[in-house]
Amino acid sequence: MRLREFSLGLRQPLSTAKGDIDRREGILVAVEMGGTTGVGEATPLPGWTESLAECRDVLESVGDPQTALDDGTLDETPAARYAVSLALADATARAENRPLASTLATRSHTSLPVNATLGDAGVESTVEAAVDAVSTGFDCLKLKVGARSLDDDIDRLRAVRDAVGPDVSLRADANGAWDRWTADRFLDAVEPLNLEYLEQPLPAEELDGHAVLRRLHDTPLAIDESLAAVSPERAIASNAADVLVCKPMALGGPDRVLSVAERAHDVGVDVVVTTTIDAVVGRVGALHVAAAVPGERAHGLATASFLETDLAPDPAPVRDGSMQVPDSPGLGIDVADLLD
Ligand SMILES: O=C(O)CCC(=O)c1ccccc1C(=O)O
Ligand SMILES: [Mg+2]
Repeated sequence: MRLREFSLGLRQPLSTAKGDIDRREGILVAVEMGGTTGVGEATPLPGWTESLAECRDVLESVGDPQTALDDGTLDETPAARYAVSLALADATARAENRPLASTLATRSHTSLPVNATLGDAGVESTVEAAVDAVSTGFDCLKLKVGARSLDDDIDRLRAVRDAVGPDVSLRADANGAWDRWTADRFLDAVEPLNLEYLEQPLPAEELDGHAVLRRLHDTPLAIDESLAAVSPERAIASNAADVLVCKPMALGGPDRVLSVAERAHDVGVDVVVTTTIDAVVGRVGALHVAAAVPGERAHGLATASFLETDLAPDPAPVRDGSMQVPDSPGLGIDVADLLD
């Protein structure tokens, strides 16, 4: 297994209730399978995954990648596990001459709607970014909330709804910043704005609190941080959400996301796949995973534009609010572009 470290600056930081993300550092992984190379990416995000140091340590300890995946070596380090499982899946799909998505599901999407990701900012900048996103073709916007006063966030959402009109889908993501009382007040105030959903209003462990909010308000709820904090089985069983936000980097691989999606589907809960602001391999891997998940919701994969530079040309740029799933073998990324 070959490893290559990278460090990518962001064009603009992503401001959230839990602080700014302004650089992404990670490790590119390449595996050989009977003469075919597959690639994967570990871009840890502390708070969501192991640290870069822990990720590096475990990846450097891997001898045979399939063995490491099977014997539990990678179970506590989801970013490392994503990289290894993605590289093996990429190699398998390339060897079979099929796009990765088609090896993950019998029926997969060929194109997926995606949301624009709008970080925390003042009212004017938020409206400007929202109008700009809609003008480039997005019809779903996700706004970060919870980083400023509740009244300011409510003003931001009202101003965006006014500016973009009723046909654009709006999501708000509080990254666990609120308590029950604040979340209640927010949901009361935004009721007329017809949000598609509110994501992770309460801290990750508070599944019962989310379940109560979901019963008391009409706005649908999504959970994100909760899925990494408690087992996905418990998260689904707690009736805490209408939507599960699944990050392959934080859940530990395509197989992990697909198993969560299958359980969710059985109980009528939708899945939205997102990146952790990953480089091209992690991001396009997440796109293939999203393509293999049933459902029609927009995914949180339009994050390439946050990066100043990338590791290779992007085979799936956002066009008109959608991403086309590459139909060449594996991920659809030329490995020669990635490896020295
Ligand atoms: O979902 C999106 O639109 C993009 C991904 C995103 O918001 C995100 C990116 C990095 C870390 C956390 C999150 C999050 O969804 O909370
Ligand atoms: Mg989130």
